[in-house]
Amino acid sequence: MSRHYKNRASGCLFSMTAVEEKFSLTEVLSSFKACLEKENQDVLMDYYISGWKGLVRFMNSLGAIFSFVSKDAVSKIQIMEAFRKSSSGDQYRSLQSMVAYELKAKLVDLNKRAEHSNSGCRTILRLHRALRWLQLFLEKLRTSTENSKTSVLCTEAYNDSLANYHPWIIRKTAMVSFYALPARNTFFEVMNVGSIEDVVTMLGEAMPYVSQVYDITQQLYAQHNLLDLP
Ligand SMILES: CCCCCCCCCCCCC/C=C/[C@@H](O)[C@H](COP(=O)(O)O)NC(=O)CCCCCCCCCCCCCCC
Repeated sequence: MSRHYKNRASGCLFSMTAVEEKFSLTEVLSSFKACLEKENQDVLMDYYISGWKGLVRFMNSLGAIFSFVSKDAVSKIQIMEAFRKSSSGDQYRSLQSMVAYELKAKLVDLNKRAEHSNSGCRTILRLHRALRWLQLFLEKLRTSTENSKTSVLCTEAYNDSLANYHPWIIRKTAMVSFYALPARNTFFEVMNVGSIEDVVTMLGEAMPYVSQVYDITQQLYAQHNLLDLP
């Protein structure tokens, strides 16, 4: 009985360690590098989604206070996964093919949410705007100093990005939740990358790919007049 208990306990401990070890921000951000198709710079949906899934996992590890954010991100990820698994899944292979397909088949509500209220185009647009927040926040974190406050860095990044698209009540809730962010050191630790210098180096290498994904998507949406989708 006691041996059984011991085995179960160590098995459990082992699996927890394995999960924790595997989870580092380096891998999460590498999805955004994998997103970029070499030949034509298409942004590949599966890697885009897996990058977001990793970010959500990371956010969940910061505490339940962010569950209102992660719920929204998860529901958007699920919408995109459902498109990818549907009979038109091939059309959602990349952001470029999705835009071409949904526009041609008139599957996007352009002025008002109606019968296509959860199109791939408007769903990705929400994640795309959040990617800008991530870009700004991580850049601030990378160049921050020992005395920098994560809540301040996060608020500044939010005000320069997502806040412009959120109603007052969401902005207020978001701002309050930022005060619950862990301190800079803890933040670097949770990333599971190594020393602060290692994190700074990793971010310096990984963020250009995130920026590239952001820029290509921004250009794609601008070109098709999709930046204000309801
Ligand atoms: C690190 C702590 C996390 C801070 C999160 C900062 C972003 C705050 C966003 C607040 C969003 C509140 C939830 C509601 C959003 C929706 O109203 C709104 C509009 O959607 P709708 O048009 O379908 O109605 N949705 C959105 O704008 C999309 C928000 C998606 C947010 C995803 C944020 C993921 C953050 C990932 C954190 C990873 C941290 C890594 C840093 C080391």
